[in-house]
Amino acid sequence: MQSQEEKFESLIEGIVANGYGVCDDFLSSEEVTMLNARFTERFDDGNFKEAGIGKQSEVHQAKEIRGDKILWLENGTTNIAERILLDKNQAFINYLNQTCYLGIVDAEIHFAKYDIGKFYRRHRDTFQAQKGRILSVIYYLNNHWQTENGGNLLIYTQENNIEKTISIAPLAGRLVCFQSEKLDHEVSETFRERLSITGWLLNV
Ligand SMILES: O=C(O)CCC(=O)C(=O)O
Ligand SMILES: [Fe+2]
Repeated sequence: MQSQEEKFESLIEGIVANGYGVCDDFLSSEEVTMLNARFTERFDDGNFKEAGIGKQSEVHQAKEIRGDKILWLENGTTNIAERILLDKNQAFINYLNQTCYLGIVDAEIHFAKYDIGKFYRRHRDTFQAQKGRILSVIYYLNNHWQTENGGNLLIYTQENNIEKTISIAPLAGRLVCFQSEKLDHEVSETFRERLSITGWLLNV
């Protein structure tokens, strides 16, 4: 089994070489179970909101672009499951700052739920007023995900000026990290409920 430091290193290697990194089992199955339970609890509280794409007036229009429902996490949460996630994310930030001098000073992180038939069309994470987003991080929580469930993250990269599409399944425990400013990506239509926690590491 890889140590946490080895996991950080493999993510960084990917980011440096290709703009994105993927790490399986970044969260243990126990951590995934706790986070799934917490996710359900918070969803059932009824505070998730349909995600927007910027200005409030565009929520209607946003539905054609993205269909997820989200809830932002609070930095100071004392909930055990949320703390595990935030503390692991902070450990990654500390490692990135120490080894790559990224100057990350904050993070914004939300739960995201895509119901059947939902998607997030091709976009970049630094549109509009999303200032300071250096890296996007996505923690997936979906046990037993099958190819036919769809819902892959598609990342578009350039190789010798030719566009290449990387397809990544939202498997439980997997962390994907990519340069927010550089890479177009999308969530393809999901045919099963799809749960994740998405964050942005900020330098402002
Ligand atoms: O859930 C994913 O795989 C990607 C989500 C995404 O691109 C976003 O929330 O900006
Ligand atoms: Fe995105």
